[in-house]
Amino acid sequence: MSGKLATDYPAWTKLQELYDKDHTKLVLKDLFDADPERFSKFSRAYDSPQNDVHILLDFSKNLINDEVFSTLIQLAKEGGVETARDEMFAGKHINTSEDRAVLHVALRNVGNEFKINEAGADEVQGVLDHMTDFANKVRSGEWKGYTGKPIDTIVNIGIGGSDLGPVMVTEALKPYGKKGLKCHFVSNVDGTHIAEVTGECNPETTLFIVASKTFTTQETITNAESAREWFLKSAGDKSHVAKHFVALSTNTKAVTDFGISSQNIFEFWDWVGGRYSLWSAIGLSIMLYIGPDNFQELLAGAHEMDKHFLETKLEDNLPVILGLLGIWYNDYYGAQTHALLPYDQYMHKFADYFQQGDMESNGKFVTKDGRRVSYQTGPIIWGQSGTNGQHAFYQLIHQGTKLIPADFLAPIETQNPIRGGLHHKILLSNFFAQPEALAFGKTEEQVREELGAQAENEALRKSKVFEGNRPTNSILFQKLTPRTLGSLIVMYEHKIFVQGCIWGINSFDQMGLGKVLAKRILGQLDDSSKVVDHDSSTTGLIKHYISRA
Ligand SMILES: O=P(O)(O)OC[C@H]1O[C@@](O)(CO)[C@@H](O)[C@@H]1O
Repeated sequence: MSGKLATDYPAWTKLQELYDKDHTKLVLKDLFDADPERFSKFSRAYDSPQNDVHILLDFSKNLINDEVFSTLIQLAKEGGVETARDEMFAGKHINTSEDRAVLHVALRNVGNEFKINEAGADEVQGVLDHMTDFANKVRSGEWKGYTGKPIDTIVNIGIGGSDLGPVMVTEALKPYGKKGLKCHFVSNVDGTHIAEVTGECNPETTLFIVASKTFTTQETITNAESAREWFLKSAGDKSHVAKHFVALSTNTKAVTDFGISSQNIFEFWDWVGGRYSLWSAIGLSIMLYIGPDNFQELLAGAHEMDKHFLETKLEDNLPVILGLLGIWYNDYYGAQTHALLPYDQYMHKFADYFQQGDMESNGKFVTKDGRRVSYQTGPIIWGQSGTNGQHAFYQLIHQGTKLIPADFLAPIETQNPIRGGLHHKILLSNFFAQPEALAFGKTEEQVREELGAQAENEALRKSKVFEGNRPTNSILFQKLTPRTLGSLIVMYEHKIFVQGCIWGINSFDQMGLGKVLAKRILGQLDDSSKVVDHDSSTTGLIKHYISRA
């Protein structure tokens, strides 16, 4: 329901009553002891229509009982999740502040299954064809640089959604990457980033992809200008730019003004949010790396999860279940963050990607109709691949004073079954053990038995207790293929949608303030007399810099 406060829903109030009444009784050890069927009751198997993506979501290690779960489902109903979902898929302008549709689902609308009535939606296939034709030319060596050599290096210049998706996917799908084709990503305006990358490139064989929805982002334009300057130092003639620079944008005029020829522009539309754009022309670096066929697989997996979200009843709907459980901890248990812990090294950028995906979507404090919320909205998303996180921050997750709901993800099949699968078995043993330890902990009695005589040392004994009852979701998928990755990403995209809908906020705009102030300060950094209209701290810092620069 556009802009309603979550507190308007009876289920929201009911959940508070359940929390107040029952949360001390929601003890996982007792809940599992009381119900041998708990695992089957609170897990869902997702098998794609083509039967080639298999995801098991085990949410039984959550602090819920039947009544909490059914009330959460009721909250989704009262929060209008199904109506809002149908409106998104139908192209309604649900991004109300910008009066835009939100149609990343149209980018992967395989077989044009969804009838989408929005300008540009019928051009998606044309752009994909253009990308495919270009990718085939580059990958085959037909596309030549200014000295007649094929391209062996691509450099994607972009930031935020014009960087994080391509980075995450090319890392996750490295086994499908073209051998010999190097992929670099430049995002930070810190000159170190472009300098370090171009230092590894040969201007004769490097293709620069300038990725920017608006083509006005200061970091990206600055980096693109520097890349062009670096390139022309070797190439000399500006006519060679056309062989080594392409652009991904909605802003064709700004791109041609920059000097990239119109046939080297891969367009997308304003109804594609930056943080939802990897499926669009922004995914060109992905397609160049893994090839058009695998990119199509990525889209297909995404589409199948779209269908699951659109067609599956709420209590069996993976994005809905994940979204509701997140609200339970975020708004009732006071959890401030949510950890994404993929036990797959190829997914080491997965949490980074959803920092923008989730936090830029739901880091809002007013509803769509401008009312300040009285409850928590978007969580802080963080995480690291397992088992590395275990040696960095799991101590806090296990024995700290904060509640950290966490999603554990792992492939059943590894892409690297070295030593007869020994590494994978060790990895998975940790994937299974950590949620078990978080859920059930270790009692003082168990510690006493372990310590023997040392148990007399009360401080030592107490420090070895693990209270447990820390909630996790376990997500097992068959193998990290393009199609499976597409499905996993979309599962989380729609989780974010579900939460934003219930909180009544606009998950699809982003206002930004700091960068506006930065542009004003940039003009003041050379002369202390220009440093005006700031607080004493900002003034003092800038003047200190100027005095020592
Ligand atoms: O793609 P572009 O227009 O250069 O924007 C880059 C990023 O900047 C933002 O912070 C918006 O300003 C993100 O939403 C966006 O993904």
